[in-house]
Amino acid sequence: MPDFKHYAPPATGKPISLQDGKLNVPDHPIIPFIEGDGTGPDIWRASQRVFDAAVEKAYGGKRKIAWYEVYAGEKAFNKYNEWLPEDTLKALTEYIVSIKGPLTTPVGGGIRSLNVALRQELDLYVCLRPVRYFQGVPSPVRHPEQVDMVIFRENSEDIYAGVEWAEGTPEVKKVIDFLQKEMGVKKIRFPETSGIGIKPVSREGTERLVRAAINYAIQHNRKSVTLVHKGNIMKFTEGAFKNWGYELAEREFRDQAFTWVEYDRIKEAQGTDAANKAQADAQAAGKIIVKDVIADAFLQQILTRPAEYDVIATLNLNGDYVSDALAAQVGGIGIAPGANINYVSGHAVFEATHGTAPKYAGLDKVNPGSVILSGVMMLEHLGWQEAADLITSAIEKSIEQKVVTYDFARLMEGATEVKCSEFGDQIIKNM
Ligand SMILES: NC(=O)C1=CN([C@@H]2O[C@H](COP(=O)(O)OP(=O)(O)OC[C@H]3O[C@@H](n4cnc5c(N)ncnc54)[C@H](OP(=O)(O)O)[C@@H]3O)[C@@H](O)[C@H]2O)C=CC1
Ligand SMILES: O=C(O)CCC(=O)C(=O)O
Ligand SMILES: [Mg+2]
Repeated sequence: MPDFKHYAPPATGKPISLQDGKLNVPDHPIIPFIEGDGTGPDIWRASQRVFDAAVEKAYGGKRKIAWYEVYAGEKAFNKYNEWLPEDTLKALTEYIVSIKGPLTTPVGGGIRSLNVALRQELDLYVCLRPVRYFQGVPSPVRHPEQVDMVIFRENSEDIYAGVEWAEGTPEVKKVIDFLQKEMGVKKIRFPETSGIGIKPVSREGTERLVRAAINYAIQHNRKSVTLVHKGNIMKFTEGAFKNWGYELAEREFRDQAFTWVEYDRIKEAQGTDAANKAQADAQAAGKIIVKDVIADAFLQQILTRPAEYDVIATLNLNGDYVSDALAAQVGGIGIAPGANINYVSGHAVFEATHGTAPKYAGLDKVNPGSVILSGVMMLEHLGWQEAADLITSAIEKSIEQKVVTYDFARLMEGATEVKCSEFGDQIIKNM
């Protein structure tokens, strides 16, 4: 066990370990959690009670999570004068699986994102965000039930990595001088008053993300993986992402996938009918269709033809936008779960798609559904499927009963609006 300076793990639990690439989960696993800022504490209180009740009900006391509170964000700063204490990083590393609430990131200055920092520190290269519809949830579209997508958002690169220099600093002047004088760049429109951001996208980063997405599609009997990119404009980053993705699919998944590159090759050689037949045969044989779409077109097609999309593999910033857009389409960010995963080291930090929603902080008001469903993903990851299923069906039932938090209540006819904690109670009652 590492040497913890401020906060030690509970004596009652045992660590999760990784053996031959598989998680070894004891009956009383130590699971670190970060409560989060803003609405985080309200949401966490409701969520933890739901997780404990489901595990108790599913396993009758044989299994129990040994929760280990670790600190980040405002609570860490107030207690230890650090935004992301070393103990927290050690705990998330040592205990492999953890869960967190949202953390504040100031806009345009101050600390960089702690959420991104955690992903970078643990090299959690996949941000996995499944988006499905729960019957009865108010939605702004006519057929929300057609949305059943799983987003694989690259989590370690892109403009999101935070390689940038502020306008007016000596650093940005140095970068602009280098670009203009040594690289012959003439296209910076206002060089004296520009900030500069860098967008790194690598073959390695792309391949591990796309590999994870295709493996997921195979394991979960999905039909397609779509590479979403803006490669027509950003040719060597987003365009390369598309090319590398296709190359990987053809090289590593020859027998399990059929790509649109292959489709084009057949079309060129034998015509459209032959290409269509090859694709239909591949589909009938259960192969995953690997295709691509430009990001702006994707954003309109998820509204008009969502049934055409299944597993999505995309870059970091696109994935951020797409996650919120799809969440809204199935009724909002209040039930949008997620996980940050490194499939090689086994490390996983589960977290909601939404942020701290600061205007609701401390009001016991917001929907805890996103963190609760992130916990469902975590229980599934541990292999505790029975507990996960109890929670999912209890959420379905609560929504069916129209006992919901403000976000759904304001759009649902005949709903009973309950507080964040009461929604947790309702889920527990419905288990
Ligand atoms: N992973 C993380 O920790 C993330 C952190 N953030 C951070 O969170 C802070 C606030 O970001 P902001 O842009 O306001 O985005 P938020 O996602 O926090 O909130 C935007 C809106 O989404 C709705 N919403 C959010 N959470 C819930 C919930 N649990 N239940 C119901 N509705 C919800 C509310 O809508 P309405 O107003 O309609 O009621 C809210 O005003 C920023 O510092 C940002 O950087 C943002 C995203 C992820
Ligand atoms: O880190 C943040 O503050 C924002 C992150 C975010 O929006 C996301 O990961 O979806
Ligand atoms: Mg986001």
